[in-house]
Amino acid sequence: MSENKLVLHNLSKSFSSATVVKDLNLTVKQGELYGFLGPNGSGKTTTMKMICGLLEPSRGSVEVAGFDVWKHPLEAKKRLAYVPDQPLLYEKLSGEEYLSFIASVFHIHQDEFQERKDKYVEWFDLQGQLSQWIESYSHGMKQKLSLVAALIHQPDIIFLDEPTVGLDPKAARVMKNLLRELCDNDGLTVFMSTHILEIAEQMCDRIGIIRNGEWIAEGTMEQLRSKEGAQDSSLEELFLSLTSQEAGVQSMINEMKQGEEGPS
Ligand SMILES: Nc1ncnc2c1ncn2[C@@H]1O[C@H](COP(=O)(O)OP(=O)(O)OP(=O)(O)O)[C@@H](O)[C@H]1O
Repeated sequence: MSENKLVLHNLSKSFSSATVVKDLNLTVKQGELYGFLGPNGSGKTTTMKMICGLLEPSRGSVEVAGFDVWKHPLEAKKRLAYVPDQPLLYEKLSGEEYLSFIASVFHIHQDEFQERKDKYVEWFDLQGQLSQWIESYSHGMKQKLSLVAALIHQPDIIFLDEPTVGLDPKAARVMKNLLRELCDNDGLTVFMSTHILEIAEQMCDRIGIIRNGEWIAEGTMEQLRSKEGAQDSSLEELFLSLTSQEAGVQSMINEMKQGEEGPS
């Protein structure tokens, strides 16, 4: 079994108008929780779609759990799960039917399916709603069902695009705790994009920041801080400083810091 759960080699994507992902290289190991950050339009969703086999790269390659996603798509896709920012579900199925459908696609034994379903459905408080059609679900309920469905086949690596959007504070806390526990205890690998930098700072082992489709920073919080020469900075401050092209944002951050420290 490969210890590297995600390897990107010069991954690139061009649309007719522009190259939006440029030569991304990265290795993520088993059990890591990786935060993938960047300003709006920086190429995060495009990258995730290429990784999950939904958008063909213009150049470069992706390996998931040791399998090239574009040369061995079935082997790679058996080992990954993708939860997009907008849940894509079959609205005319009930939650129960949808989960059974996912279990049948991945040939999961009935006993295992039942055990995992009961566990995750309880975590996310969905017990009372599983018999209802998905079209009647709120956005947050759909997001929770997508997460349960993603975990049902016990993937090696799970890709989450903005996973906390639409979740209430309790569900967001459950998701954070569950992912951390699955990484630490079960060796799950998580690759997650988020704009909520507090969550990334609390949860992630490593963080990568892209701008205009290129890495501008990559590493642990300690490594990012030392690269920027800012030992006390929060991820939000580092992110603003690294991604800002406008002169003045750094001085704004400095002003904010001075304001927090109070008048001398
Ligand atoms: N199918 C497409 N055709 C042309 N350009 C596209 C296409 N899909 C994405 N893009 C462009 O690629 C760039 C990156 O978009 P992407 O959705 O990957 O960014 P993002 O980092 O996920 O943004 P956000 O944080 O706003 O979700 C944008 O400039 C976008 O307009």
